Amino acid sequence: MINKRLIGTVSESKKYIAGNVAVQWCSLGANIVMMATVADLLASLYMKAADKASLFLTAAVAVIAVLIRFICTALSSRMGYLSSKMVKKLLREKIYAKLLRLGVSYREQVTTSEVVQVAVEGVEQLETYFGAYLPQFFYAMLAPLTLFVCLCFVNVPSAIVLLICVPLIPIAIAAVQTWAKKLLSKYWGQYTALGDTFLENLQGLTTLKIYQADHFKNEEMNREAEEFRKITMKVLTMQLNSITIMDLVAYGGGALGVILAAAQFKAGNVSLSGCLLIILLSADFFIPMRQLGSFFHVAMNGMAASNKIFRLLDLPEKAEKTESFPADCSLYCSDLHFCYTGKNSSETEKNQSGAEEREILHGIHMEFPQGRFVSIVGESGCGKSTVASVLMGRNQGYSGAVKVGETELRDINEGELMKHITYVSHQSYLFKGTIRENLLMGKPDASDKELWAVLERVKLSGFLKAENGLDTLLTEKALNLSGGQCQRLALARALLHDSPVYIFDEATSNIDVESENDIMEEIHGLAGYKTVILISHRLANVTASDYIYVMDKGNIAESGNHEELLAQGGVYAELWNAQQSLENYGNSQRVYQDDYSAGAEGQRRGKDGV
Ligand SMILES: Nc1ncnc2c1ncn2[C@@H]1O[C@H](COP(=O)(O)OP(=O)(O)OP(=O)(O)O)[C@@H](O)[C@H]1O
Repeated sequence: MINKRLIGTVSESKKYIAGNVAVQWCSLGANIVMMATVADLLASLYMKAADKASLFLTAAVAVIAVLIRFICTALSSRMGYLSSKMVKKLLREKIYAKLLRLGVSYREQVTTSEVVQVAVEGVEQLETYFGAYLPQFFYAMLAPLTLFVCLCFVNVPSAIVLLICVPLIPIAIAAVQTWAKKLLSKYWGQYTALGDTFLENLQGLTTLKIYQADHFKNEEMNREAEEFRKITMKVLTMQLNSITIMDLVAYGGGALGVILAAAQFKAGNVSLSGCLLIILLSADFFIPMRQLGSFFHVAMNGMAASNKIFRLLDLPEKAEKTESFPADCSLYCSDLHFCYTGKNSSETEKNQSGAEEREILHGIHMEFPQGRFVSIVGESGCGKSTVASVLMGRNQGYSGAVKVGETELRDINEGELMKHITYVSHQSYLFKGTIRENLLMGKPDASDKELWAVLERVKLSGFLKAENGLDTLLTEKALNLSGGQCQRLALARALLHDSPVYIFDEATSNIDVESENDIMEEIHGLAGYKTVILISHRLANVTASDYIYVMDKGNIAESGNHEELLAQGGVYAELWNAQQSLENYGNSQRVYQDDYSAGAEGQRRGKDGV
C-alpha cells in the first residue's frame, strides 16, 4: 500500500506528509504530558496529598495541552489539504502533458472516456491517499514506538505487551486485503462502466425518446445500477467487517493494558500514578493504527486508480518530430495501407491481445498537388475519412509513404502540421463561449473587422447582427445554432486560419441546400489559391475539381477529372447518373409543388375577387 513510484512521481508532496506527521507527533507529546499530570493529580488525590498548587498546575498543563492539540489538528488537516491539492494538480498536469506528447493520434492507444475518467475521478481518488493515508501510515508507526519509550520508564512489561499487540491490527487488515483488492478492482470497473452508460444515455436521450427506446435503456441501466448496488453493499460489508475486527483488536488491546497495569500495581511493580498513566495511555497505542485502518479502503481505491493513471502515463510515445512543414505543400500517398485494431477502441485485456486487424486502405496511390482542387468520392465506408485522418496525422500507424513535398508526414512536427493543414468535418467542434472566442481560435490576433468580414463571406453576419454580434453566446456544442449555422461558423473559423492546405470531410452533409451552396461557393473560391481536398458524397459538388479519386472498398477504383470519369462509363458515371436522376426527380417535384401552390393561390385570389 506504499506505492513508491506514486510518491516519487509527486515528490513535492513529501514535505507536507512529513509536516503532517510532525504535528501529529507534537499533539501526541502534548497528550502524554497532560495524561502524566492528570495521573499524578489523581494519585495524590487518592493519597489525599493534593493541594491547590497541584490542582492549578494540572489545570494549566491541561489547558495548554488541549490548545496545542487543537493547533496541531488544524495544522494537520491543513497539510493534508495542501498535499492532496498539490498531488491532484501535479498528476493532472502530467496527464495533460502526456496527452499533448501523444498528440492527435492519442486515440490509437487510449479512449477519450478512459482519459476523462482517469484524469477526473482517478486523480480524485488519490486525495485521501496523500492527504490522510500516507501521513497516518508513518504516524501509526511512530506513535506506538514513542509511547513504548515513555512507558518503559514506568513499567517495562506493560509497555512490551502493548507494543506487541499493535501489529495485530495491520495483520487483520492484511488478512482482508487479498479479497478486498479483487473486490475493489471489480467495484471500480463497474463504477466506471455505469458512469459511461449513464453519460451516453443522457447525451442520446432525445434519440432514445424518438425511437421509444428510453424504456429499454432505462431497464438496462437499472440492471447495471442493481449490479453496482450489490457490489457497493459488498464493499461496505467488507469495510464494516474489517472495522469491527480492527475495533476488537484496538479496544481489546486497550483493555489488556488496563488489566496488565492493575496486575503490575497489585504486584507492587508500579506506582499508583504509573498504573493510572498506563491505563490512560494504553488506548493511544492502538488508536493511530485503528485510524489508519479506516483510511485503508479509500486508499486502496486510490491504488486501483493509480494503476490506471500509470497505464496512461506509460503509453509509448513517438520520438519528438522535428521536421518543419515544407514550402512545397503538395501531398502524396504511395502504397498506403492502414488498419484499425481493437486496441484503438477498447481497453479490455482480451481485446488488446486478441485485437483483430482489419485493413481499410489497401495500398492506394493519391496525389494532391500544391494549389490544386482534388476530390475523393465513393460509397459510404470505403475509407475516405480514413485517408483524411492519415493526412491530418491522426492515424499514424499506416504503412507505405505519405509525403508533404519531400518530407514524410509522420516526421513533421505536430504543431507545424496543424498550422498548415485545416480540417473541417461535418461535425466541427464549436466551444461553449462567444462567437468571438470561437473565431479567434482560427486567428488569435484577428480584429473585429476581420471577424465580421469572414462572417460576411459565410453569410452569417445578418443573423449575428440581430443577435448579440460577436458576443453572441454559444451553449455547449453550439446547440443554440442550427446545423447550417454551425457549419458556416466552422468554415469562418477555418478561413481565418488561412493555412495552405484545407481538407473538407463531408463539410456540407446534413445541412440545408442554401447553406451547402454557400459553403461550396467558398470552398471553390479557396481552390483558386490553396490546396483543397474535398470529400463529398454529392458528386455535383466535385465536378469542378482538378482531379477526382473514386474509392471503392479501400482501393482507388477510378481517377480523373469529371469529364474523363464520365467518359470512362464506370463507377463514377453510374453514381453520377443515379444522383442526377434523383436530383432531377427532386427538382421536378419542387416545380410541381410550386405550380400547384401558385395555382391554388390563383384560385384563392379569384375567389376573394383580388
Ligand atoms: N476508429 C475506427 N475504428 C475501427 N474501425 C473504423 C474506425 N473508423 C472507421 N472505421 C472503419 O473503417 C472503414 C472506413 O471508414 P471511413 O470513415 O474511412 O469511411 P468513409 O468512406 O469516410 O465513410 P462515410 O462516407 O460513411 O463517412 C469503415 O468500415 C469503418 O467501419
